[in-house]
Amino acid sequence: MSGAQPIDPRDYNAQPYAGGDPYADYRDTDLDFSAQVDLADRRLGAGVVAANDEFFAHRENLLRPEPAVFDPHAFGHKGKVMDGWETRRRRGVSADQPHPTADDHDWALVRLGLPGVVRGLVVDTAHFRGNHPLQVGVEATHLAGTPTTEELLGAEWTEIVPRTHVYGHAANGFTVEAGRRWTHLRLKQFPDGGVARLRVYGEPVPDPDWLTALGGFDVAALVNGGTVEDASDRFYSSPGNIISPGRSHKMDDGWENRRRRDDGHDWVRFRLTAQASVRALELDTSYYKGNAAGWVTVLGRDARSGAPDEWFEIVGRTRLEPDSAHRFVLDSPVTATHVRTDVFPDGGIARLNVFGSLTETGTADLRRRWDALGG
Ligand SMILES: NC(=O)NC(NC(N)=O)C(=O)[O-]
Repeated sequence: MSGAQPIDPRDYNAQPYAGGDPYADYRDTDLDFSAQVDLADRRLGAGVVAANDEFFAHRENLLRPEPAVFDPHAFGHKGKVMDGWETRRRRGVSADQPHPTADDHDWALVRLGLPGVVRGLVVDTAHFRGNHPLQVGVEATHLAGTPTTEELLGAEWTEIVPRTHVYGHAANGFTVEAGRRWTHLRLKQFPDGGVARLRVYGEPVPDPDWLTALGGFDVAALVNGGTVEDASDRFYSSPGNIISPGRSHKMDDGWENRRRRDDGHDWVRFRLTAQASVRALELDTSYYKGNAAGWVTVLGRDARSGAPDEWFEIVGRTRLEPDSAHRFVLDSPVTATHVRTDVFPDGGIARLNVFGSLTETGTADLRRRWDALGG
């Protein structure tokens, strides 16, 4: 015999729930996407636009930020209450053909919060045991503006995850090779079933036309293509929160590091949208009261200059107040592609905004990237 071994779908089954912690037998993924942004984060504006069926459980659950929950006693008028997107059981066309065909499937259309390059996906079937899909596949498209469901259904779709068997009650992780920018995904489940959560990891690619029209904006913001390149600590919460939309509403909405027990200091390094002329910054310690950063220094670097590795001071070491916003108007604009916040000795930062406008070089770089990643 040659070729691949035939796949036995029973290998992908999860055992029935046996009581106790429902996550005790959950199968996690080995793939690590923690350095990437979830482009399907509802807080960035993502949404599940439509689905062909959601009989047992609503499509919107797919993008809930928290892990899916399971209450073995919760039943509603339609059946078991499930925290995910769950369709009804598919049937064949007649008594002679009671089974669905090989290509029968259900679908959900997902709008990404930002256009971006997708590097990986997690199709999480948490708590779907015996009613998870046999296989899933994912397609992507790029459409300008705000397309209707009909326009999406008529769009040209590119397969980014080929049809693959998935485990029940598991985080099914996939790496994605297609290095293009997308605005929408189509999640397909064959032939039917339930998916608890969909996470879409990648890099935002902001629209240069929009940012050029805005002129001045927050050049560190995630929604404008700012990124966290690295951080000294990710113990309590993600440094990516610092450049997330809106104000922080609780401690874990910001970046909190652990208590430092040496002579060093904590830091976060950001890449701006592109080279920018920076005029003002706001640094907010909201919800950090007994654990706000003590002092901060803000540094800049211009990777497009003759001294691409040289860090220079934008804001000298400044005492920070707990639970407060701090504004810094620069004496004269500085040109930077990167910003670093050094906090002494440790402590939380809720948000950083870096206000400025793209330079000519920055605008050209951004447009080149947009064009290179196709549409
Ligand atoms: N026990 C179930 O979950 N059954 C059914 N699903 C729901 N949600 O009731 C099914 O057919 O998959």
